[in-house]
Formats: sequence, structure tokens, C-alpha cells
Amino acid sequence: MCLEIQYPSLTTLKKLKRRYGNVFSLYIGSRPVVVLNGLEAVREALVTRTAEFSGRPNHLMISDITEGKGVIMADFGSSWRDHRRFALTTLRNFGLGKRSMEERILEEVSHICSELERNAGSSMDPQHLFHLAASNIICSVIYGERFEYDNPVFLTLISRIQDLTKIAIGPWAMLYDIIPALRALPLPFKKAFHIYDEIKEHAQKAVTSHKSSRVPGEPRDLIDCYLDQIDMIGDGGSTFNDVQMVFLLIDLFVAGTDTTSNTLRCAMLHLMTNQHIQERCHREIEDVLEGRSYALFEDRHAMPYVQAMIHESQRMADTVPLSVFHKTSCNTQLQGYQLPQGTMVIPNLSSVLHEEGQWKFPQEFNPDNFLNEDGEFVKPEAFLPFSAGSRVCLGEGLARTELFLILVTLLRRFQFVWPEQEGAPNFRKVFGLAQAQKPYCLGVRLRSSQ
Ligand code: HEM
Repeated sequence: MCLEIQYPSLTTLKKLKRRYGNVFSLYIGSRPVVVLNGLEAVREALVTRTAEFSGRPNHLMISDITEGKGVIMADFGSSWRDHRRFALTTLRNFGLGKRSMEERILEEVSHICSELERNAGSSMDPQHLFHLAASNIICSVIYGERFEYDNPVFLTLISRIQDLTKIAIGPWAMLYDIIPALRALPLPFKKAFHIYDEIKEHAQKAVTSHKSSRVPGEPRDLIDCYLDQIDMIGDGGSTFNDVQMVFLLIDLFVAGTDTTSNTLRCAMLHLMTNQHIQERCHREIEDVLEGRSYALFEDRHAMPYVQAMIHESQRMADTVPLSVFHKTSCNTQLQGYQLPQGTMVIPNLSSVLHEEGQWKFPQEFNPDNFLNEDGEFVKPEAFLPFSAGSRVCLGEGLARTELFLILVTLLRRFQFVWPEQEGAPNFRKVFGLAQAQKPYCLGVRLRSSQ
């Protein structure tokens, strides 16, 4: 046991794991927390004992802001279950793996290409572009429309979400979580609550306008589907209502943006600095697509090397290193330890994604981590960037489709090179709820064959 007065960094957790083993506890403020490291412990909690480990802690800043509503911070129970099932079904019906979702993504990819073409022959920081593109794909699912990259309403919404994220992963959120006595004081974390109210207002407006333009039974997007669901179930004891809808919309928007765009940035950084990997991907893409003008998600089965590169990018991106914190929903046990009901649990996904013994090359970017001796794509059990069990990321299907279609299209059309004037590349990350590469410049060259 040790005493922490702030959220531990990945380096601190690594040191503690070396000293205390794969399962240890520490205090965050006065709250006891159990940290799980390595595939065995994480899998036992999240998969084998999934019902016992699928709660969410309350009284963190982020759970207070979201009032435990929506999906991400909703505790294990009927509202979480109903909304999770609704969101998964709706995303699937909008074509995860089918054409219509692919069309939405491919439309966005064409806008990314236009932006990159404007920068061909020079270099640019891709952070903003990838962020807007990932947001836009979620917008198209939720609101039924995408926004131009210079639309002021869209840009304001994005910047408010960025402001909120900055506070949520910063020192004031930590103080809020650690010292409950501070919560009533007018300190900077109050701003996060105001920003969230503004974002809610935006979502509420979209719901109101959908109510006046919808045709019941003919959904155009996720909001229409939700309104149909309310009509169908009626008021009697249902967990579906306008308030929950707004929290769900924001959850999908927030969860689906940084995660995907940070993964793209990580992939690009490694591809620029490993030209042989980029060229091998390019050749495989050309061979499979031949004269076709665009890729489909099902093309992945014919592209083992590209698949391996994308999975390796996700492993190295390590985008949500400590998952979203869990909580035990009853008294339980794990790896021989007794855990009382209500214990906060941190699944250290990062420790699994780099665990010695699980990977051929745990610390380096190498697509061979996902290839067998015959060059076929294989996914090791320790590939858990989306977590596992009943809380596994509900946007996994969407994220995988996005990453594949975006990266395949871009690698076919452009060559990406490290701009030498930038000096040596920096692979270090900014640690947070969603971990990201430090800003860098992407050298863009248009391929002559296109
Ligand atoms: C590369 C992209 C992504 C990564 C690495 C990622 C990763 C994760 C992780 C680690 C969790 C926590 C799971 C747990 O609590 O054990 C999570 C939850 C979640 N993700 Fe994602 N995610 C990604 C993209 C998306 C997208 C595109 C969406 C939106 C459609 C999304 C929506 C959600 C939601 C709603 C949850 C909460 C699920 C629940 O509590 O039941 N994610 N994600």
C-alpha cells in the first residue's frame, strides 16, 4: 500500500507494479483504488467477472458533471444497459460494416484529402484536421449532417469540448476528486460545469429542431432513432427521455473524437519515420484496389499488412491508457484478493499493450506484432485498446472502420515524409484521459500515380 495525493502517471504505476505485483492498491485522496496490470488480472476482472467489475465510480468531477447519465459514466444498471444497447443497435443499423456508414466516412475522407492536397509539397500540423474529421463523422451519425471545417458553430462546439477536456484532465479536476471540501468553492473547476451546460444547450437545440422536422418511423440519424424509441416505449417506467438523450449525444461526441484523431496522429508519425512500412502498405493497397477509386471496409481481409500496421498504430497510440475507471458492483475477489462493493478499479490497459511475453516487440513500432510466420494477420489476446467485457468501447466498430478507410485512402494518394527542418521526431506523449502524441508537422507529397 502507498499514499498518493494525485493521479499516478504511467511511470509511477510501472514502478509500483515492479514493487508490488500486478494487483495493488493505493489511495487517491482518501479513496482506496485498486490498480490492475497485465493481461491476466485485467482479463479476470473485465471478462471473467465482468458483472462484478462493470460499475462506474461516483463523485469524480466527470461523473458529477455528467450526473451519472448517458453511458460512459452511468453506473451498472438498467439505464446504462438500455442506452448502451440502443446506441450499439443504432450504430449498427446505420451501417457499421454496411454501405451507409462507409459512405459517411468516405465523404469525410474526401474532405481530408482536399485539405492535404492544399498542403502538398509542404508540411502541416494534422491535429486540427484529424480532430474536425473525427468529430464530423460522429456529427453525421448523430445529427445527420457534417459541417464545413470553417463553420463557426462547429468550431465553437469543438473548442468548448477541448476546453472541457483540458479541465477534466488537469490539476483542478484532480483537486475536485481528491478534496471533496473544495467542491462548493468558486474554483476553476466550476468552469467545466458551465462549459458542459453550453454543450448541453447545443445538443438540446438539435433535438428540438429534429422534433419539428422528423417523420416518425423514418429516422435520418441517431436523434430520430431515439425519438422513435421514446414513442415506441412510452413513458411507463422507461429509461429513455429527453434528458438522457442529451447526455448520450454528448458522450458519443466526446468519446469518438480525440480517441480516433490521436490514433491517426500516432499512425502518421510512425509511418513518416518508417518509410519501408509506409511503402509496403502502399503496394498492398494498390494491389488490392487496382483500378477501383475507393476502398471498402471488407477490403481489410485482403490487406494483412495494412491491418497489422493499423493495429500496431493503435497499440502504440495507447489512447486510453487507464481505460475509464471501473467500480465493483458487489463484494468480490480477484487474483486471491478480497474487494468490497464500491471499490474503484483502474484497469491499466497500457500495461497490457506493452506487456513483456505478450508481444514479439513490446516497446517498438513493428507490424510484425500482428503477423504470423506466413504473413497472415493475427490479433493477440493482449490487444485491448478498446478494453474488454461488458463495458468494452461501444464505438469500436465505428472506430475500426474509420481508421481503415482513412488510412488506406490517404496512404494510396499521398506519401508522408518527416520534414527534416523539424529536427528529430519526438515520440513522447502527453499523458491524459486520452493520451496523445505531442504536436508535430506532417510532410505531404501527392503520389504521381493518382
Ligand atoms: C480509437 C478509438 C477509440 C478507442 C481507443 C476507444 C477506447 C475506449 C475505452 C478504453 C473505453 C473504456 C472501456 C471500459 O470502461 O472498460 C471506451 C468507452 C467508450 N467508448 Fe470508446 N474508444 C474509441 C472510439 C470511440 C468512438 C468512435 C465512440 C463513439 C461512437 C466511442 C464511444 C465510447 C463509449 C460511449 C464508451 C463508454 C462505454 C460504456 O461505458 O459502456 N469510442 N472507449
